[in-house]
Order: sequence, then C-alpha cells, then structure tokens
Amino acid sequence: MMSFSRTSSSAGILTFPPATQFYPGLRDYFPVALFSSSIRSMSSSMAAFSSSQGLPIRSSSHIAARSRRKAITIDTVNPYLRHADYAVRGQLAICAEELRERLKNGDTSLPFKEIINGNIGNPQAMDQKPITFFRQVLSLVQYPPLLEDEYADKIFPRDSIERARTLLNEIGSIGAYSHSQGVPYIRKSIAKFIEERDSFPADPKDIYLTGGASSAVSSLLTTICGGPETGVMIPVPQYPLYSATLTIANATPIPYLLDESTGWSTDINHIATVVKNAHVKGVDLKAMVVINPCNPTGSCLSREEVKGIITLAAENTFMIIADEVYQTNIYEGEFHSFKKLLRELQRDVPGKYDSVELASLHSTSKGVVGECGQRGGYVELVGIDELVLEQFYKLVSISLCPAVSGQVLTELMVNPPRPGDESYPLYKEEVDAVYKTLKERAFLLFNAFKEMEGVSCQEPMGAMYLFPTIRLPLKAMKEAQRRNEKPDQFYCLELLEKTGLCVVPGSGFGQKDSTFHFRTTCLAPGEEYVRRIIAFHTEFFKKYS
Ligand SMILES: Cc1ncc(COP(=O)(O)O)c(C=O)c1O
Repeated sequence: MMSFSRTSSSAGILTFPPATQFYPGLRDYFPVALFSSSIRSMSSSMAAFSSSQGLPIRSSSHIAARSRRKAITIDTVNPYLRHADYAVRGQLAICAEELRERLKNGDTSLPFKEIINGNIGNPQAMDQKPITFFRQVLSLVQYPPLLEDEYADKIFPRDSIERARTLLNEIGSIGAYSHSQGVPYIRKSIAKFIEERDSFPADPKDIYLTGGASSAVSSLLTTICGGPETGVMIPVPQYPLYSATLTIANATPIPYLLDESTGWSTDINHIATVVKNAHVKGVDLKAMVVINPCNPTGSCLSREEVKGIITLAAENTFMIIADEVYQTNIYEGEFHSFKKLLRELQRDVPGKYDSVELASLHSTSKGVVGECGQRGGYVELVGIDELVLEQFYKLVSISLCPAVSGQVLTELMVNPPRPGDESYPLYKEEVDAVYKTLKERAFLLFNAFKEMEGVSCQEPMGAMYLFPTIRLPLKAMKEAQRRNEKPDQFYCLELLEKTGLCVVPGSGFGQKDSTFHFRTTCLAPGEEYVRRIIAFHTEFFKKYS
C-alpha cells in the first residue's frame, strides 16, 4: 500500500555551502532542507548517497570502484554545484516521478490514479493552451515554405503571415545564430513595450534577449560574484534559483525577511538593518534580488516599497535585480515596475538616483503566455558601468545567442495583436480566459485554505502560487522527528503518498525559524486538486491532533 518505504536516508548534501560559513546567519532562515534533501528511501540512485562530515559521499568501496573508472566522481565534481539545491525539482518532485512511473506500469496499490504536479509553475503541463497567434507565427517562421503555399491565407490569418514575413526578413533563418544580445528588431519591440508600460523611454541597446529569466539570473550573478566575500541580498522566502545560483558562484546570500503578518510585505527598515549588518560583517554587498510579484508568496510590492528599495540602493550602492516575470499575473492592485519608479525618482529628485544600477527581468514562461518550454525572456540593464557591460556582453556571447525561437516568442509577447488586427479578437478572448482561470484557481485554493484547521494563508495578489502556513499538531511534529524529516517535509510527503499531489515544503524557499509552510501552484484544473488537499488535511489533523 505504501508508495515508497519510509526509511529516511540522507540524500547527501547535509552541509551549508562554503559561503554560508562566511555568513552563518543564513542558517536561521534556510534550515537544512534548503541545502540538503533527505529523501524517503527510494530506488533512485540519489538514495544511495550518504553523509560523512557534511560531504555527500557514496560508500567508500563504491567510490574506490568508481574512481578507478571515472575522472569525475561525486567527490571530484565541482563542490559548489554539489552543494546547490533546488527544491522545486527536489525530493518531492523526484518521489512524484517515481510514483507516476509506477502508475504508468500498472501499479494499482496506490491510493490515487494520477500525480498532480503543484510543485512547479508549468502552465502548459496542466491544461493551459498556447495563444493561437503566437503558435501560428512560430509555425510559419519555423517552416517558411508554408508562406508560399497557395492555401496559406486559408489556414493562417493575414496578420500572422505578415508578422512571420517581417520576422524572417529581420532574422533570416530561425536556424541561424543571432546577435549575442538578441535580434536587433526584437530588442526594438521590447524597448517599445517597456516605453508603453512605463511612460518613459527605453533603449534597445540596454536590452539582452535571454533563454528565459533563469539564464539572465545566471549571467548576472556570474558577472557580479567574485567569491564568498560577495554578498547578494535575497528575500526569505525566495525562489531557489537565487540561492542555488549563488551557491554555484560560491557567493554569499544575505537573507532579508518578508513579513508574513502584513501580507508578506517588504519592510524597508529591516532591509536597511540587513545592509548595515552585512557591512559590519565585512560582506561586499553587491546586489539585492527583488521578486515582484513574488514567488512563492504571491505578494506584490507597493509603490512605496519599490521606491524605498531604490532609495536604499542609491544610498548604499548596490545593484537591484528586479525579477518581474509575473508582471502580468496581478489579481489585486497594480504592478509597479522598478524601471518606471527609478525614472520617476530620477526625474523628481535630480542627481540622487543617477547612478542606480538596475537589471529588470521578464520571461515568456509566465503571465498568460505560459510558454516555459520555449525559453524566451529578456533583461534590461540600466545605470550599469560601460566596462561591466562589456564583460556581461562577453559572457553572453560565450553562449553565442539565446534560442532564436524563444526570441521570436518574446517578440510576440511584447508585441501582440492590437485592436483592429485580424487576430485581435481571438487573442483577447484567449488571454482574458487564461487570466480569469488563473485568478479563479488561486481564489479557489485560498478559500479552501481559509477553512482548514491550523492553516493560514495570505490573500493572493499576484504570481501563480500560494504559500500557506501550517501549524502542525505536536504529535505530527514528533512523528516527523521520529522519521528524521522536517515537519513541513513530512506533511508534504504524506500529502504526496496519500493523494498523489506534489507540492514543495516551505523549507525549500527559506522560512522564519519554527514556522512551516508549503508552496503550491494555482494551476491545477478543476476542483479535484482542492478536494484532495482538503480531504487529506482533515484526515491528517484527525490522526495527529
Ligand atoms: C521568480 C521567478 N524567476 C524566474 C523564473 C524562471 O523562469 P524562466 O522559465 O523564464 O527561466 C521563475 C520560474 O518559476 C520564477 O518563479
């Protein structure tokens, strides 16, 4: 009956990355689970890892046997990579994949018939459909002979044919490398989009197309980080791309806490203290990451919060990395872009904000586009020293160019059909429907959490996740301890085992000491997902209260 054996075996990475030795305060917010993942015993090779003095090792005989054959072993692989952890695709996701495989192979012993992945914001893996216009243009650009077909205009609307012709004219073949910074024509479109959004000019030369926001983050942090002395402020909770990338760069993540009691707000005074403490500890604080709207909390920054952060950056000279990939996933209030408010401050208070360095990220993965598999996105860099930009350009040029199909999709996201265009009515209908569905699903889950014993959740404002707190009964805490699992990890593993729902323990994102959360996406269709959570939670509380 049990889906996988409950013996807890260490998955290896039990130490903090070296950078945290430089900044031990991190342990308070990223307890073991962020940098480690003990998994319930599985057949997976990961389960064979064990721990000795904090280093992930296999049994020594195994190592000896392996090292005779392999130059690169788990002992010699880049230790910073080995220390990095990414909970979104971590233990829970691995276990879920195992269970999915068992279901596929006809295992009828499990108490559910399907796995539902609430662990990752992957809209088209659920039931979200691509935007028709986007895929029409992409098809034509991928296979230009379609444009010559006498039936082309019977299959494709005229504006998608025109757009494909324009793009092919600008790009040449989609199978050719583009400029490393991205296709110039697409950079112009992005600049226009930013101008329309912010009511301030944007310059195509400040824009770099990227393979999703993740590759922009990786390039930025590679450019910024020079070793453990380099500090980068990250929110707690945070999207673990940041902690993982900083670990790989052997830099020091400096946590700043979001305040759950006030809707996960960003307290500027607290951040000012964090900055001061970092300086006292001798950290060379280079940048601050802001995720707005926020993954995992679903909160959105107010104008005052954004301006407060920009002011701190101006006064303390650190770069802002504004992760704005959820800028169109807003359910309450308004999205305030860092670029717009920076330009406002520069206009209103001449001089003070002139040297603020800002990187703003956007992506085709989220919003109502949801094309995460296509790897499109961009970063806009303003206020950056020219010589640093040269280094950044050199870095991105080492990878030649982001996928050109992803660039095309980025062009379509920033330059969609407009009123009066043949494709506009369908485009509008599709984006409105996706937006409405995402919002409805967020509130369906939120309303369920409101009713659940021991659970509290902030009202969703944006993004595509909820991050409820669970106050676990003492008996459940003891059971977690007995199993050598973190309490939130225990709850999530139980949920997976009993229902097939995969969510991520809060420890994967960082959380205040003695608080426990989990993160779920709001993407699952229908009410089944919510029903299963409620039924599980009720049983769990009945059993452990
Ligand atoms: C806050 C945040 N930034 C960046 C990313 C990465 O997105 P992309 O698919 O564009 O690399 C994600 C993905 O979930 C995210 O939540």
